[in-house]
Amino acid sequence: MIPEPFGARLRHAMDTRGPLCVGIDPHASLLTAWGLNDDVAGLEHFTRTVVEALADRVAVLKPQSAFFERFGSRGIAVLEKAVEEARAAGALVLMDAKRGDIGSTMGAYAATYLDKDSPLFSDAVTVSPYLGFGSLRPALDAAVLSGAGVFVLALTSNPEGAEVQRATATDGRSLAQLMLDHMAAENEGATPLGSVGAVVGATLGDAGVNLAINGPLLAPGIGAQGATPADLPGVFGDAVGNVVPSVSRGVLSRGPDVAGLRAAAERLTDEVRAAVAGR
Ligand SMILES: O=c1ccn([C@@H]2O[C@H](COP(=O)(O)O)[C@@H](O)[C@H]2O)c(=O)[nH]1
Repeated sequence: MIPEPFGARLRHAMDTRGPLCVGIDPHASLLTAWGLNDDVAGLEHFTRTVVEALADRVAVLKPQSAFFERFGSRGIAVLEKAVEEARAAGALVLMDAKRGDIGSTMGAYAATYLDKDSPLFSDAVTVSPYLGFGSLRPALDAAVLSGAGVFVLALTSNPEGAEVQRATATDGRSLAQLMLDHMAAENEGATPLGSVGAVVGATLGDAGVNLAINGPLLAPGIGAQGATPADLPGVFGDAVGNVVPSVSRGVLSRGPDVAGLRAAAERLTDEVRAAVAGR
């Protein structure tokens, strides 16, 4: 059976739950602030609390793989369980792993995150195209087969990204625009939304690129990095309806109280909806 494409599943989730993505980033400082030890038991408690609080209400949960990997195989086991439980509760899981390598190795990453039989199978994964967009082909193909999505870094939220991403390619386009144009080609003809998304920081001011990729636009940078929902129309212009704003510390710092986590996510969802409607 052909699986329902990620883009269609995401559009439905955004329309019914609101567009917010909440990141699961178990920083050592957050574990401490929650009264937990910076160990696997603390990681497990933190992650379970976030999933229980939010997986039945936000469109997307985005575990940041690095914070689980730092605990080795026991951290990965916590991550696997979180992915399974979040998906069972109805959230789409976007694994923030930012993988990128030569095509043959990319195939192994695709098998890890985009093969339905993998214990880390996720609804979507973040990848880096800066080894060349074509190096992502194994992930793009695997995602089609499993009904998953791929979010490709375009313009990241950190100020250092510009020296690479705004650099000029051989044909005169910026590297970011070149990558965005590749994404648009992958998504051509998809309805209601393609399954290849772009990562574009909410911190950028005017993005200054053509964001008409017919795919979702993941916008990290709200909260701890200084952007607000009110910034979204200025950054994304006409494409703002396809934006999935992503917040980690801005929500997680309201824990460990489940009601606090839920209230923070709800408030941000309302603010995003108001910003999108008011443009
Ligand atoms: O351009 C990017 C791409 C990814 N991220 C990731 O998003 C979260 C942001 O966390 P906050 O606590 O909301 O700042 C984190 O996992 C980053 O690795 C990003 O910030 N910018």
